[in-house]
Amino acid sequence: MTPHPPDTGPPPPLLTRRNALFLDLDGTLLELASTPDAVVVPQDLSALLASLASALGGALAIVTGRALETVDALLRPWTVIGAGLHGAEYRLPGMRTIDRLPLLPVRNIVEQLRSRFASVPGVLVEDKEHSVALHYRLAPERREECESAMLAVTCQRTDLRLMHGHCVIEALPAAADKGSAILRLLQRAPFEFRVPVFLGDDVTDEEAFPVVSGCGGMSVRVGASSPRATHILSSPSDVLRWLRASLTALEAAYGKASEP
Ligand SMILES: O=P(O)(O)OC[C@H]1O[C@H](O[C@H]2O[C@H](CO)[C@@H](O)[C@H](O)[C@H]2O)[C@H](O)[C@@H](O)[C@@H]1O
Repeated sequence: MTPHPPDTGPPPPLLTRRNALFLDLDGTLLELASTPDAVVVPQDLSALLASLASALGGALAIVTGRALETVDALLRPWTVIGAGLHGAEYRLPGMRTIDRLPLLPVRNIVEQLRSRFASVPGVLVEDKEHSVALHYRLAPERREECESAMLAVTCQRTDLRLMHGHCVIEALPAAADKGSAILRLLQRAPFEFRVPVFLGDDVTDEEAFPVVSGCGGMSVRVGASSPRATHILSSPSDVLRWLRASLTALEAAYGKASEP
């Protein structure tokens, strides 16, 4: 599929049973909020994802920068399948446990950043145990300061890489990226042999778009347009509308599925 120039990408067609669906969380399924803990989860989201997963024969995964345990808590009672920490951890289909890339110590970085920004209102250090995010959404004027501080505390760490996101700079395992995470999931049932569809809104998602397009799939940028994406949806509300419409179409075509 040919990527479209900015602002001209079409909305994606509705899902079919040939698709494997990969969804980013923040900014894609959830509206961005002032802090990571302040997100509001739509009331029907957990049930919608569970029904869609069933309709797709289980081929639905969340691919997120959050830790999977955090996503479980947000999307309860649905138990998430997919990749967390930008691909540093996985819960594979049929498993309850979470597999992680070799553990990288980030406590020292967390402590240095907390001490550096202790008296700076609006800057927040998110400790994700295997990665660290430094948020400045509530103090956008601190962006450069945050970037320099993160660079200073990670410059010796070749096992980590820095990633800029929405009002955040993150240090994450160098080996983790969402494109590889999607490829890994695509090698396993029930994802294998399906056409991938990935929805995301951020820099880390941009990395995965060419991977998905390269597999003949659809890459859907949420919010701002992207020359790397094949399709566009304008907001998380639009995403939810599209997911609900896809579920209705799947159930009309194939009947209501039982749990995968
Ligand atoms: O890959 P994602 O699911 O999009 O996760 C990316 C990061 O999302 C979270 O931060 C972002 O959302 C917050 C809540 O809306 C917002 O306050 C923040 O400014 C955004 O950057 C999360 O806290 C990070 O750990 C994720 O990596």
